[in-house]
Amino acid sequence: MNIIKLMNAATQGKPRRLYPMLGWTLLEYTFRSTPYCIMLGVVWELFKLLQYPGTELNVKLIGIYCAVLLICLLLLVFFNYKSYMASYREGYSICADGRVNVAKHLRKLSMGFYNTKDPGTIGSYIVSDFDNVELLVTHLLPQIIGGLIGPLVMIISLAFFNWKLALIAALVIPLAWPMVWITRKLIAYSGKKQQKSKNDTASRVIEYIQGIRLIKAFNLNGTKFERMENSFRKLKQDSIRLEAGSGPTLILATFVLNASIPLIILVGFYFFTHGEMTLPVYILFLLLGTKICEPLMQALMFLGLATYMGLSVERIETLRKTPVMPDGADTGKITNYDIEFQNIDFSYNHVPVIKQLNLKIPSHKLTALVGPSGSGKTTLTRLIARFWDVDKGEIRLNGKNIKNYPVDNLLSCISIVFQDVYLFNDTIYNNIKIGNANATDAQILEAAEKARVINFARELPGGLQAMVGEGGCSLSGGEKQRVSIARAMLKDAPIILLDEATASLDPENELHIQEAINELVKSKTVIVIAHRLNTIVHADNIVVLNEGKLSEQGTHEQLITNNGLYKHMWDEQQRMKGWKF
Ligand SMILES: Nc1ncnc2c1ncn2[C@@H]1O[C@H](COP(=O)(O)OP(=O)(O)OP(=O)(O)O)[C@@H](O)[C@H]1O
Repeated sequence: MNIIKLMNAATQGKPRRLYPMLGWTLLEYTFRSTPYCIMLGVVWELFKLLQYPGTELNVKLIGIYCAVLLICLLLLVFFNYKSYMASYREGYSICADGRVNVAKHLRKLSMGFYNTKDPGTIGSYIVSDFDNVELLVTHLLPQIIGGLIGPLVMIISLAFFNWKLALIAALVIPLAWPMVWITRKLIAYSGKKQQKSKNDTASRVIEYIQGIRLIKAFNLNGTKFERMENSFRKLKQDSIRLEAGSGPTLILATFVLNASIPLIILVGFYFFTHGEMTLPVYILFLLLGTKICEPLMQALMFLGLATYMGLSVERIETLRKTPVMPDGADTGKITNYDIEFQNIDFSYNHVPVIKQLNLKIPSHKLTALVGPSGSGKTTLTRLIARFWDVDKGEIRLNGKNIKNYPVDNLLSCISIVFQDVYLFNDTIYNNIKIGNANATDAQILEAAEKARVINFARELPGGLQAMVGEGGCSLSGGEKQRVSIARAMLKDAPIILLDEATASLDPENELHIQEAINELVKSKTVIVIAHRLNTIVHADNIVVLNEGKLSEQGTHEQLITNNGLYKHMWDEQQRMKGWKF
C-alpha cells in the first residue's frame, strides 16, 4: 500500500483530517533546514575573506543572517508545537472514531462472521490494529515526511551553489529505492504472517483463560496445553523471520545512502581541483553531506515500520468492507406481533439445519419450542432476531418480511434471555440498566424486585452496586439468569425469546426464576425453548421440531393424544424423574 492509499485507509476515507498535521509538519521540517542554509550564507561570507584578500567582512549582512536565523528558530518552535499538537490530537481522534465505527460495524455483521474468526483476531481489530494506526499517524507519518522534506530542502539549497554536485548527492536516493521497495515487500509478506501468529497467540491465550477450569480439572497445565505453547513458538519464529528477512536489504539501502558522503568528497575534490568549484562551496558540501543522508536513513527505517503498520490498516479496511446484514427501510411502527415462518431453509456453512419450515406464532400467546437436541430450536429464535438471515423463505412480523425493518427497529421489539447469560464486568445495577439506558432508578429497582434479583443482591456488599466480575463470574448461574430477566423486563419489549435454563438449577433458584419469568412474560408474545416439558404443559402452543422440520404442534393434551414425538419425549422425561445415582 503506498503512502497516499495508506493515509486514505488509516483515516477511513477522510484523508483531509491529516492535512493540518501534514501542513504543519511540512513547514516544521522546511524550517528545520533553514539554519543550515543560513549557515551556508555565513560560511560563504567568511570564506570570501580568504578567497579575495582585501575584502571587508560584511558585518551588516552577517547581522541580518543572525536576525533571520532567530526568526526562523522562533517560527520553528511555533511550527513544531502546531505539528506536534495536530498529529497527536488528530491521530488519537482518528483512532477513537475509527474504533467506534468498527465496533458499530461488528454489531451489524451476521453471526456467520463470528463463526469464522477467533476471538483474538476480532479483538485485535479494535485494540492492536488501531494502536498501530495511532503510531502511524502520530509518529511515523510526520517522521517520514520530515525525513524526506529536510534533505530535499538541503539539496535544493546546495544546488544554488553547485547544481552538479547537488545532483550527484541526490543520486543515491533513486539508487537506494529498489532496496527500499524490496524491504517493504519483504515486510509486507513476513509481517502478514507475524500478525496472524500474533492474533492466533491472543486467541490461544483467551482460550486458555476461558477454559482455565477445564485445564485445572484435567491437569492440562502450561506445558501440556500444547496449542498455546505452539502458538508462542510460531510467533517467535515469525517475529525473527520478519526482522531478519528485511534486515539485509535495509542495511544495503543504508549503505547506498551513506555512499553519498564519499561521492561528495571525491567528485567535489575533482570539481575543486578542476576549477569548477570554489573552496568554500566544497567545504559547504562536506559539511552538509552527512546532514542529507541521516534523515533519509531515518525515513527509510520508518517507511519499513509504516509498511508493517499498514498491514493493520489493510486489515481494518477489509473488516470495514465486510458486508453487513442489509438493513430494511420500513420505519413504520410494528403493531402486530404475529410471527410467521414461510418455507424457511437455513444452513450453517452449507449444512442444512432448518428445512422447509412453515409455522405461525400468534401474538400475546406462549409458544414453546421443543424437540431433541440439535433439532434447531435455538437457531429458530436466532433467525427471528436476525442474528442470521434465512437462506430461503421469509420470516414475517406485522405482516411483513422482517428484512424490511431496520435491524435496530426489529430488535427494539424483542427481548432475549439467553441460556448462557453474559454479564458485563460492571455492577448488577448497570447490568440491568443495559435493558433500557433511559430507565429511572425506580424502574431499575422495580425490575430487580420482580426478577427476584433483590433477594440475593441484598446479601452482597454494595447490594445492586456490587460488581459481578468478568462475564458475571462472581454470581451463580441462577443469579446471572435472574439479572438477565430483570434486564429483559426493563426493556419491556413485546416479544420475548426465552431459552429455558432451569435444568441445571437447584429447586430454590428454579422457583425464583420461574416466578421471575412469570412476571416477565405477562401479556407478551413469548417463544420459549423448553428442555423440560413439565414447565410448558400450560403453553398455548407447543411446537415440536425434529431435524429442522416441524414434527407436530398443539397443546400438551393434543400432543399427548397424538402419540407422536412429544408423547415419546414426555414419557422419557417422566421415567427420568425416578432416576437416581
Ligand atoms: N453457530 C453454529 N455454527 C454451525 N453449526 C451450528 C451453529 N449453531 C448450531 N449449529 C448446529 O445446528 C444444529 C441445530 O442447533 P440448535 O442449537 O439450533 O439446536 P437446538 O435444538 O437448540 O439444540 P439444543 O437443545 O441442544 O440446544 C445443530 O446440529 C448444531 O450443531
